[in-house]
Amino acid sequence: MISDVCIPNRLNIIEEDDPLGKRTIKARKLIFHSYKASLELLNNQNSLYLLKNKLNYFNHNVSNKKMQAYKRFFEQSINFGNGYTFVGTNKSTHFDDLIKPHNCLKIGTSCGSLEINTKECFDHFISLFFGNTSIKITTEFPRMRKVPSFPNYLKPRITDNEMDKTKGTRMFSNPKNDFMTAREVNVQNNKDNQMKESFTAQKRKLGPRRGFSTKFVSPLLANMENEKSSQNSELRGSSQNEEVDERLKNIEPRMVELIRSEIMDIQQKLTWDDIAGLHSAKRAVQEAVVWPLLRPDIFKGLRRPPKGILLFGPPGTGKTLIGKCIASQSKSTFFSISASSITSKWIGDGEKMVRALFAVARCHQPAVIFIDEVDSLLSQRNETEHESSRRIKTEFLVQLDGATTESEDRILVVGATNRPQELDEAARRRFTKRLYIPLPDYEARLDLLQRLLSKERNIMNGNDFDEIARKSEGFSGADLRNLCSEAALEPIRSVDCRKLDQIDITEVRPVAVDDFFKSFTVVRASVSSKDLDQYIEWDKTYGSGSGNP
Ligand SMILES: Nc1ncnc2c1ncn2[C@@H]1O[C@H](COP(=O)(O)OP(=O)(O)OP(=O)(O)O)[C@@H](O)[C@H]1O
Repeated sequence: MISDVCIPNRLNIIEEDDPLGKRTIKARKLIFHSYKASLELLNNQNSLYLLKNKLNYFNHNVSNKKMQAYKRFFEQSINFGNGYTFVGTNKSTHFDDLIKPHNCLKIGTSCGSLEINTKECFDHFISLFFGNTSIKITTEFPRMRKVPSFPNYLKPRITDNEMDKTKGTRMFSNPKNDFMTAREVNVQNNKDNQMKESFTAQKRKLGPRRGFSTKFVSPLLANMENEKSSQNSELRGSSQNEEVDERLKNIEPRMVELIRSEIMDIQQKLTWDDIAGLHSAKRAVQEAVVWPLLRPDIFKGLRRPPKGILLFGPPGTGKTLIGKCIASQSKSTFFSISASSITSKWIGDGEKMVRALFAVARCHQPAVIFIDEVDSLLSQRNETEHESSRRIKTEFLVQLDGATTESEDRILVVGATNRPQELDEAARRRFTKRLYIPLPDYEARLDLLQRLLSKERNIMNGNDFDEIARKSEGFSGADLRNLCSEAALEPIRSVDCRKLDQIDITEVRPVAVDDFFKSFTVVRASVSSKDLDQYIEWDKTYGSGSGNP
């Protein structure tokens, strides 16, 4: 299994020729380990798939410059002096080519692979490949097995027929490998079935999920020890569903993995009551998102929920908070997507990512795709913009429209923006519910202030709260939060800073209304009345009438 022969997680940068120096050894180690892993895994397509993914990540994470340096190692021909040679792949330098130890030929051919059919030959390869170095390489002879059927990515570069014509030996020409007795076949089948069963028994629907603040960690860059322990669970959980799912057949595994990493798991449970005010917006979202996802049997036909919802309004008013609440409450798979996770520097990749996003979402229905700052992804198309960004938008609109989705697909796209006027008109139409998330009114401000202060020792009474709530008119939720943070710092500021390291927390005085008066002098409303007018105007023209906070 991969855990025994896993490929190295890190390779030092190779910037200059370094024959059999540290860097050469490391590059060769990568070649060796992935080659050996692939030999061991030839009978296990699931593991091969994982190995390929890992190598893909590796490809992805290695810059062009480094790639050029690695290329030198792939291009080297290594003559083993025993009739066999490693012929470098001079066309492709993709690491995943390393998992193609097929079409093994003798000297003079250019299959880019090795023929290692005996332990002696394998040991010889190790000694020549690594020279007389002190690097320790485990050289157990890998159990080479015949692949029952090649998945697409493992298709031989030369077909058997072509091979016969060109005098070469065929892959697994060793009759021992070609022929299996009925008993051996039976044993093999049983093993495969057992493996399949163990996968299904421990299959997780979504694989490892991430939290809001957790960064995606490439499996290749993760540390070796961690990886070893997580190998098995990763194997079982990560790619099983997608591999067999028809809907992902034409999607690159790398993209599927990238999209899967955007699936979000809210560790901190949020309820609708945690959002102050915004009653009509919350009701509209619940009606359009949560209830239909919970009871699809009721919400069909005319009651069918919208495919797209737009949350627009000034910054810091709780749009993202509503997104988090949907994730927490709707019991659906929640994808939190930003423009940067979709767009790619590689032309053509962006639209593929969009396609992958919807394909993966379809596999994990019911699903909610939340796109923060959606205007940056779906801004108005114009003549001057780059072709690739136009294509991303077009693909998004097509997917949003449902031209390629089934009518019963339960995928909802929720976009949040504070620049609704910049949205492409075709995108605007597709967000059938456009909900205005306004600044909090007096009640909401009071509620929010009391909540925020409830976590802090304070000596404020109802009148104090009332006064601050009135004084903070025009503040957004985020501004109020800043105001409270600033006020909560005042008691600390009144402490002699020389004693700060010794002082007990109980000696810090509680927050008082005067602290708020001070903080009003440094924290101001972040939204101007001119901006507000624009939102109100846009809401009147295009909004779905949720403007009452
Ligand atoms: N209605 C609200 N109830 C509770 N907290 C709120 C509310 N509005 C804003 N906040 C606070 O303000 C912070 C910022 O809110 P949020 O990120 O949801 O704003 P946003 O509208 O998405 O802003 P932006 O448009 O800049 O992304 C939240 O973490 C929360 O603490």
